[in-house]
This record gives sequence, structure tokens and C-alpha cells, in this order.
Amino acid sequence: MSKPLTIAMPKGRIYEEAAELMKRAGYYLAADAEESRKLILEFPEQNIQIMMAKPMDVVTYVEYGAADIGIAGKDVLLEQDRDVYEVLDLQISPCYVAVAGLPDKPLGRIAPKIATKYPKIASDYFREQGEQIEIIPLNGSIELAPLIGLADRIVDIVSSGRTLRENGLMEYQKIADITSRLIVNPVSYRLKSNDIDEMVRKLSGVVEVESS
Ligand SMILES: Nc1ncnc2c1ncn2[C@@H]1O[C@H](COP(=O)(O)OP(=O)(O)OP(=O)(O)O)[C@@H](O)[C@H]1O
Ligand SMILES: O=P(O)(O)OC[C@H]1O[C@H](OP(=O)(O)OP(=O)(O)O)[C@H](O)[C@@H]1O
Repeated sequence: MSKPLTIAMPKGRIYEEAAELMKRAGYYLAADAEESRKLILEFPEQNIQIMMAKPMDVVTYVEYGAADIGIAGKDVLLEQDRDVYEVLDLQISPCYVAVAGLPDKPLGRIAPKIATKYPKIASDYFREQGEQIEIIPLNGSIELAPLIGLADRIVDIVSSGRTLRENGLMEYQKIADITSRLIVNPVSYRLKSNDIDEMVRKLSGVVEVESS
């Protein structure tokens, strides 16, 4: 038998949807894997091994070839700009990245402060707008920053809009629509092309049906 396909799966909010999509494509990868503390799960009957990774780290596992394939949000791919192939838009976990802040507050000062866990996306966006900014790097609860005067704007994920609403913030600009993507290590794509092509074909079929 050929070597197993290794898949870096994102723990957290994407996992269930990703596992469900895989299941519909014919790959049964334990929808309840998150309940266990095991980080590597083997599915020998399908010749697949999955590793449970932090969503932001999936690209690293795939770039270094520790995993052949991974599932990552487009936000992570835009932020990290790594050497992996993005082969399929899985159209799951939709959300978008936006600029937000306190209502009706123009960006007056020179180099306004932008709080974010996406420094590259934020810098690229404001550079394109011709605005010089200062990045305030944060890891979570980004919406706190404008409320307490730490930042003039945030660049963060919006999904339902509830977090902005409940904190009295408004959206100023949408930067990019986000869904999760299937990514592949370039060397794996050559060495395991049959297995990978088959998975991409099956997943594409499911995605097409879902979106029609
Ligand atoms: N409302 C949302 N907030 C954040 N990410 C979302 C949202 N909806 C979909 N996503 C997708 O989920 C991914 C993040 O998943 P998750 O929140 O589980 O990871 P995380 O940010 O590492 O979690 P943690 O809050 O534990 O640090 C993002 O990369 C994005 O593509
Ligand atoms: O538009 P909504 O549906 O409210 O979702 C958006 C919120 O969800 C995410 O935060 P998360 O729950 O990951 O917590 P965090 O602030 O600790 O990152 C994101 O950073 C926003 O704060």
C-alpha cells in the first residue's frame, strides 16, 4: 500500500464543517475527533492520517511537508503568503475581513493605530489606500482596542456582525471575503498526485452540489 495521505485539519470552529464535507466526499475522519486529546489520528482503511492543528499553523505543516494537505481559512493564507498550492475553495466557514471602529470617527491623525491579528492584511490594505498606519498587534478580543482608546480602527473577522454590534462599533470597509481552502504541499502534489487528485475531484463534486 502507498504511504498514507497526511492532512492537517484545523481545530476549532472550522473542524466540524470540514470533517462533514470530507465525509460527504467519502472520507470518514471522525467528526468527534476534537473531543479527544489525541493530535494524530490514523484511518488505515482509508490510508489517511490526520493531525489536529491550530488553524493559523495549518499552512506551516503543509509548507514544510509535515502534512501533504491542509484546510485553512483564506484569511490565514492572505496573512501568511506561504509556498503552498491553494487547490480548492471549499466554501465553508464563510466570513470576511473588515475595517471597523467607533462610529462616525474619521481617521484624522497621521499614522492612525490599527489593532489586529492580521498585520499583513491590514498593512497591505492601508498601503493600497495610500494611508500610513501603525499596527498594534493583538491575539484576540480585538474589538476591545477602540473601546479603550488603544487603537483608532481594527482589522478583524466579521461573521454575524454580533461582536461589532454588541460593542457599539461600526464597519467602515470590507477588505476580503473569506472561506476555507484546500491547500497542498507542492512536492506531495507531484509524489502523491493520484491520491490528491482523487480527493480534490471528490471534494469538488460535493462543493458543486452544495453551492448549486
Ligand atoms: N466569526 C469568525 N471569527 C473568526 N474566524 C472565523 C469566523 N468565522 C469563520 N472563521 C474562520 O475560522 C478560522 C479561525 O478558526 P478559530 O476561531 O477556531 O481559530 P483561532 O482564531 O485560532 O481560535 P482561537 O480563538 O482559539 O485562537 C479563521 O481563520 C476563519 O477562516
Ligand atoms: O461577527 P461575529 O459573528 O460576532 O464574529 C466575529 C468575531 O469572532 C472572532 O472572534 P473569536 O470568537 O474567535 O474570539 P477572539 O476575539 O478571542 O479571537 C472575530 O475575531 C470577531 O471578534
